[in-house]
Amino acid sequence: MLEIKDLTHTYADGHVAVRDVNLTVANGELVSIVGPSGCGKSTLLRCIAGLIRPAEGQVILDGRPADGVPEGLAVVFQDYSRSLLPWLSVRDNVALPLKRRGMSKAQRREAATEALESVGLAAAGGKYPWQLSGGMQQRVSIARALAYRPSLLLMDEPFGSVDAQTREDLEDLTLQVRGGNDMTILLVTHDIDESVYVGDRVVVLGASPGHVRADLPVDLPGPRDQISTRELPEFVRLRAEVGRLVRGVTETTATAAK
Ligand SMILES: Nc1ncnc2c1ncn2[C@@H]1O[C@H](COP(=O)(O)OP(=O)(O)OP(=O)(O)O)[C@@H](O)[C@H]1O
Repeated sequence: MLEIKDLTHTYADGHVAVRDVNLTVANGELVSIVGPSGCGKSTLLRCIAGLIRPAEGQVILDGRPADGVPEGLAVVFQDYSRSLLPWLSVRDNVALPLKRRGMSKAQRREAATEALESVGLAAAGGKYPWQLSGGMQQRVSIARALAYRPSLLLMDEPFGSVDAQTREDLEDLTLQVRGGNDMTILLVTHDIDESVYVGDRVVVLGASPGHVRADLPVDLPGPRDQISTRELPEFVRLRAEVGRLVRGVTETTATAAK
């Protein structure tokens, strides 16, 4: 279980990016995080990833306070162009973090090949990242995270720079891989529909400073489907509710504005 307790982070210039964030995520849960630009989504992820030490509060993983980068963590960022090493082949990029797992060269190669297959890039292992399209590079980043078999996967706008079709494919891929592995996923997105489509819960952050504004369960049947799930009345209701919350409009003010 991931527990975030009373987390506050103030940057060196005195800017309070997030204040008193409390959040509990069960093992195997996929939680979408949405909120207006600058509300502290990335700051929160970076605190959980151990990349920045929060000014106050704690990140607790399976009952133990996290100190530094947690064991079993993988991260996928939006900027795939900077996340892959251009001088390594695609397969070697995917295999690289597995050295930390103490796997032999043959095991690393096999795991990388398998992960590339799962993202539909079995044939691209011998190529270099710069020989692939943006969407393909992002799939390589996801394959690298999956090969690592993380217990916690943090995704920061992972599909932000790919075309709409690839984005849907990657959303489905995320749902598919998390189904087969007991992986806890936190996914930051600007896309409200996406947050509802992939999430077991949607956490809406409010701004100035960042705080948890709402935590909504997503009660949609699985397996989810890009066409039929998005037509369900519950999907339509939730996306409207999340949309209002992100824009800072409450039910009461929305009604009053009519
Ligand atoms: N290194 C830094 N020093 C000072 N302030 C920072 C730093 N990094 C981020 N901030 C500020 O902290 C706030 C939260 O930033 P953060 O990147 O976490 O927000 P976000 O919700 O992820 O934004 P976006 O949706 O635009 O990516 C913003 O006001 C930002 O300007």
